[in-house]
Amino acid sequence: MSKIRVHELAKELEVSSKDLLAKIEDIGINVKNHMSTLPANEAERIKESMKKTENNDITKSVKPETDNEAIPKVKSEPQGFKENKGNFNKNNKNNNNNRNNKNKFMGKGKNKGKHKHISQPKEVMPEVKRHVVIEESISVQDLAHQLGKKATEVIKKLMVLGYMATINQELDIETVMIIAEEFGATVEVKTSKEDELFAEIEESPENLQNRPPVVTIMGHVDHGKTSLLDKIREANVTATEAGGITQHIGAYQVESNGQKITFLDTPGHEAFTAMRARGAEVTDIAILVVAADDGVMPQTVEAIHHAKAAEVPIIIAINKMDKPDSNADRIKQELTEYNLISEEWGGDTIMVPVSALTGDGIGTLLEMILLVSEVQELKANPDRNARGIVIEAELDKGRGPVATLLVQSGTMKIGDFLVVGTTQGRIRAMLDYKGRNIKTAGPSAPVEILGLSDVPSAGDDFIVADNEKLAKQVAERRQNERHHKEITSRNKISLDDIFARIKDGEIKDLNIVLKADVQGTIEALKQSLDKLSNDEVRVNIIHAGVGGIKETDVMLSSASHAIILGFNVRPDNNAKKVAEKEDVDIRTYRVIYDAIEDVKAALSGLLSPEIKEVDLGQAEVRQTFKVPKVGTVAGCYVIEGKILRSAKVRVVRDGVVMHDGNLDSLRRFKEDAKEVATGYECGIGIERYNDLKEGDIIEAYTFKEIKREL
Ligand SMILES: Nc1nc2c(ncn2[C@@H]2O[C@H](COP(=O)(O)OP(=O)(O)OP(=O)(O)O)[C@@H](O)[C@H]2O)c(=O)[nH]1
Repeated sequence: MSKIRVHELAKELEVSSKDLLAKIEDIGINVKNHMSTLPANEAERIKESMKKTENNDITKSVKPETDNEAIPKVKSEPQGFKENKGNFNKNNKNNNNNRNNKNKFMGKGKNKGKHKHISQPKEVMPEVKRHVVIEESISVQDLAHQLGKKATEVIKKLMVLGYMATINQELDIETVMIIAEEFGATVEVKTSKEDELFAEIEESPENLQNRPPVVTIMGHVDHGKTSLLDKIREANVTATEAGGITQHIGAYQVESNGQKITFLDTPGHEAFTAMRARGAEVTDIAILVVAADDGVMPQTVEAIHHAKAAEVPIIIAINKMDKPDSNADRIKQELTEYNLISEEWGGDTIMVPVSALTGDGIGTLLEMILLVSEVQELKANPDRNARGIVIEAELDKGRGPVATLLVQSGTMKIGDFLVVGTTQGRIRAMLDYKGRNIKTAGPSAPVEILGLSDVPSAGDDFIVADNEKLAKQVAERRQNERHHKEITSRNKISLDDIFARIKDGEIKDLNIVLKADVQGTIEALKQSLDKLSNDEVRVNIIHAGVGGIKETDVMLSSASHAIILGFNVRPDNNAKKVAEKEDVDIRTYRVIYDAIEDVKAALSGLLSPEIKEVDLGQAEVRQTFKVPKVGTVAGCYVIEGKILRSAKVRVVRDGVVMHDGNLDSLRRFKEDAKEVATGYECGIGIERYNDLKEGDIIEAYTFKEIKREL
């Protein structure tokens, strides 16, 4: 037996949900309401316990009808089990037609809800129990029909409960439960069509076929990502197409040895991680381009960490091998530091020397991609409704919403109804990456489609629905859900609530992105943080790098549910904005000890009241002056918020904190000022700091104590 909802179990045991809930509470099992699910073992425990209770006392007592479970004010009589359904049916065998009797007991007028069937003697319960089947909602009319009542009766009942409804109004499950109980009917909640639609189907192996791998190219600036993508595409354009075809959409397919490979055409780990942050896992293999004349650079390292965080296999393309100063061995050597050991050196990372200029090595690279995809056993069932991910989407003036989709399984056809993210539509036209009209698209195929009612977002999932009604229904429900999620999002991790979430068993890893001004700090921190892992939680540093906190760090944290620890570095404005939007916790420190203590305390639930920094404003240094006896004074322009004379200030250069201290002077036109607001110029002097330079950012901040809630 799998999970069961409380109300389903109540039905099975023929007790009211309310009684069952009380019972469950007695037993000490924690459930919220009648819609809560119970694992099989707990359901069994409850059943056992119910049996015992039944034998012990309930059967001895006269069984009064239960009160309505969902209207607390109604009850005053003792509660107990409902009529046994078996007997009940027996009593009613030849008595299918006496609704009137029932009505008598339901009462009329004002007190209708109150004294319903409480004093109803067993022998005269003449009703066939109605059974209402509902998905996620049902209209008043349909409910009345299922209850064998007039819609007006249902509406009246709703009114008594303080709910004004029209005949076509959709009622939710909770309301239906109440009404059904009022009419003495049972309710069965069927899985919604959406749940069915999105349920992961266990594919039996015989339905699965190999599918092309989906590849993303990453690497440091100028190492040749775009050139490589271009060369690969070029090499695969047949003679007849050459010159005549320009690529159409953000992904393309090539063939090598008769097998297809799909390349996503937005290179870089930024796009890759942005997708992941939205929950979309599209890439099967990451190609990491490293220029042989340049070596492993900061973004190479970022790309490695981004790919590893996503658990995507990496193939190294050592590019620019045509250059005279290229040195593949040096690159291999450098990569060992990141645990990427070339196969020739006894490791398991495939490294292919290539030239995006001459095309040398590209054939081998494609072969290696196919090899890795074979090992990964990438398979999908092409014979089912298509599902996949939005790669990109836009509003085209002439054509309306246009979306590039990657089919991940199934086969998509012209005319299919689709749910895409929170929008929907019907495929009017479908184009392949060369802009040719096609009728079907199978697993791993990138396609452009027309016919959606709105523009979805990159990273949204899509699925083909059987009909328009379902597609619309599901899209609408998802819209509501997304809205709700945005309000109550608790997806992301923060040091503040980590303890509670570990205890709840929600998380087992504390993922950390570490940024610092120098490599030495990173090493020291890594070692200390590693030691904080315990049986319940593992401290996992998924990325560490030198430099200010950037948007990519925030996106990686968002995608990997990580927090960011910064040492002597600050988030730039973009990173701050994204962090706020994505709800990523950024903690910055000046002292290693403080950070370790914070993480330690957070993991043990002992984080003390947080002294939270509050940003006040930022000024940019436009000019500096040496003033005799005073020191360096900066002519500044306030770019955000305001600078207060009383504020603490921090001097930030390229994301790195150069100094942290107090203001010495704040002036407007030679006059001392208490504060200077955005858009104004001012002169700033900083206590015991004379190294101000043009372009520095002076951040003004203050402290505020925030009580923690654990
Ligand atoms: N000699 C040589 N030059 C190359 C090769 N691959 C790329 N280049 C050159 O390197 C420069 C950068 O190449 P891109 O393909 O733009 O590099 P990228 O990684 O896409 O750069 P961004 O988009 O800025 O991140 C260009 O001038 C290319 O012509 C190669 O294999 N050999």
